[in-house]
Amino acid sequence: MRLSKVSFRYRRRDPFVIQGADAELAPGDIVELTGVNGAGKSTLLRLLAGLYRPTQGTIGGRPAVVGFAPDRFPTGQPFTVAAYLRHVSRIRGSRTRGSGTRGGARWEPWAERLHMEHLLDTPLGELSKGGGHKVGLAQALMADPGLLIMDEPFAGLDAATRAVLPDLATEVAGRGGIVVVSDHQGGLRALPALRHWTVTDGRLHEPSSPVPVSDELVDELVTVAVQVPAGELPRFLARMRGEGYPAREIEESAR
Ligand SMILES: Nc1ncnc2c1ncn2[C@@H]1O[C@H](COP(=O)(O)OP(=O)(O)OP(=O)(O)O)[C@@H](O)[C@H]1O
Repeated sequence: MRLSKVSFRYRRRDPFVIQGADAELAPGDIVELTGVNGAGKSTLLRLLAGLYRPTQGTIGGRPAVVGFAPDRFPTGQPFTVAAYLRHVSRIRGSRTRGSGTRGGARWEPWAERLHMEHLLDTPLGELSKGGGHKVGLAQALMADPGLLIMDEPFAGLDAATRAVLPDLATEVAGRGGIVVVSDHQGGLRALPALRHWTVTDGRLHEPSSPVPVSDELVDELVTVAVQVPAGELPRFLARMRGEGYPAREIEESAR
């Protein structure tokens, strides 16, 4: 897949958000995309996915099946998680060559690997940020994508699911797919052949060594104490953990 002099702006007369991006992606590549807030990462990912068309330049050789996990999963649809995934699996399955399944791609294994079984009966509109991310990841992965794009997938995810993402990326790449992930937390840094892209002032660069995960970009951690009625505690803790916060009850003697 090749980007040739790709520039993009949202409206005529707006400044260009992406300017003259040149890059090549080969089967098996895993790319980490960094850049400060507003640098253009989400815009570049949407261009790669084919959701936006370049204002100038071209993107060629995009794999036929694209999985896109957005930074905010659109939760306005009137489905439960399970009903939504069933619906997507029917659409995906009919498009996926050799999926080996009649009537749809398999979504259940992804629900299990992404630790989302407890969410299956939840309406999309009631999901936490982390829950929405999981649905976004499941629908992106279930089609066996040749190009997998994930926009800040680690944000808001619980630790167990965060730990699975490098394996998922490696599996897609191992089947000859291309994986591009915007991530300012360095969640894929343990992968040996990880490529690093960074966007600065709309320009795409590929530094030879990764941009350090800077203190400026990673939120400082603070500890807060919250009082809730005892009967609500399990639900409260589950909700906080679902959003990726390491929440726990403080013992009486420590209060
Ligand atoms: N739909 C849109 N219409 C007009 N301008 C937009 C739109 N989406 C993004 N922009 C602008 O494009 C620029 C790049 O935004 P983008 O979301 O791609 O950056 P980002 O690097 O992903 O930021 P963040 O890390 O905050 O998500 C910003 O100035 C943003 O305000």
